[in-house]
Amino acid sequence: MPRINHQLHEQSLITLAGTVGVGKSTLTNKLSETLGFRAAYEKVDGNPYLEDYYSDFQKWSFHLQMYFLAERFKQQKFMHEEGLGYVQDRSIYEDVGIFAQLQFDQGNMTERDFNTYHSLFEAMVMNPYFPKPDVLVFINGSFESILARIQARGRQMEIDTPVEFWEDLYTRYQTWIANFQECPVLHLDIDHYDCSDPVSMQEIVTALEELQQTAHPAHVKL
Ligand SMILES: Nc1ncnc2c1ncn2[C@@H]1O[C@H](COP(=O)(O)OP(=O)(O)O)[C@@H](O)[C@H]1O
Ligand SMILES: Nc1ncnc2c1ncn2[C@H]1C[C@H](O)[C@@H](COP(=O)(O)O)O1
Repeated sequence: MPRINHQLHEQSLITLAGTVGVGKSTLTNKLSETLGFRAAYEKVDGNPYLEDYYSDFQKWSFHLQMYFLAERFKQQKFMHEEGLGYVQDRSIYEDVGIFAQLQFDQGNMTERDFNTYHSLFEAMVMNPYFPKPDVLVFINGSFESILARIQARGRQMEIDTPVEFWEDLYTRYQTWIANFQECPVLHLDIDHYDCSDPVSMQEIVTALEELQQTAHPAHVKL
């Protein structure tokens, strides 16, 4: 993917959000190349809890959430210390607002554990010292298309997970993003961009430039 000249400041943090399988890692890769920024991925291989979690949500939800929160916070700290432009694959806000909340609501995390997790998140993230993304890019699409991508990617633990779980996750994302106010949001639909097409990438970059200039947390659809 050719580099595109852009007006984003050189220490920008562009964070990608969206449900499992929607295309965050793929766009993280293309967008970071396009902008000449570094990519910060969410590591799935080597996660010590993920397979256990998918086989027993009740037993492992709290452990997995603590692990993701620690990893995400360390990644955020590293990016801040590096002081470079980054495209980040998933935001820390999704950990608490989507995944931990889902497991608590489904009865897989006790109230005691959820409160402990939540108070740690509040102390670490919801303060003026925690850098917010310049723009959060929310990737969305039809539930059927996203489910097909999960199947095609072929992580067995995800394929074996009941479809009702993915439906619940998908529905939560729609409500969560509608209420998200931490930073400006660019909404992308998977049927309306093509990350191998330089014209499509230019449209995304232009929208990011405009959103970075907005003084309030606007939501813009491309
Ligand atoms: N724009 C796209 N068009 C077609 N397939 C895509 C596109 N983006 C991602 N995919 C495919 O969808 C699957 C999930 O993509 P991935 O980037 O891993 O999603 P996420 O990081 O959101 O879980 C992968 O198999 C990937 O190759
Ligand atoms: N906070 C999380 N809780 C539970 N599961 C999570 C969390 N963050 C990511 N995950 C899972 C979901 C997927 O199975 C993998 C990676 O997500 P992806 O959207 O494919 O990048 O980890």
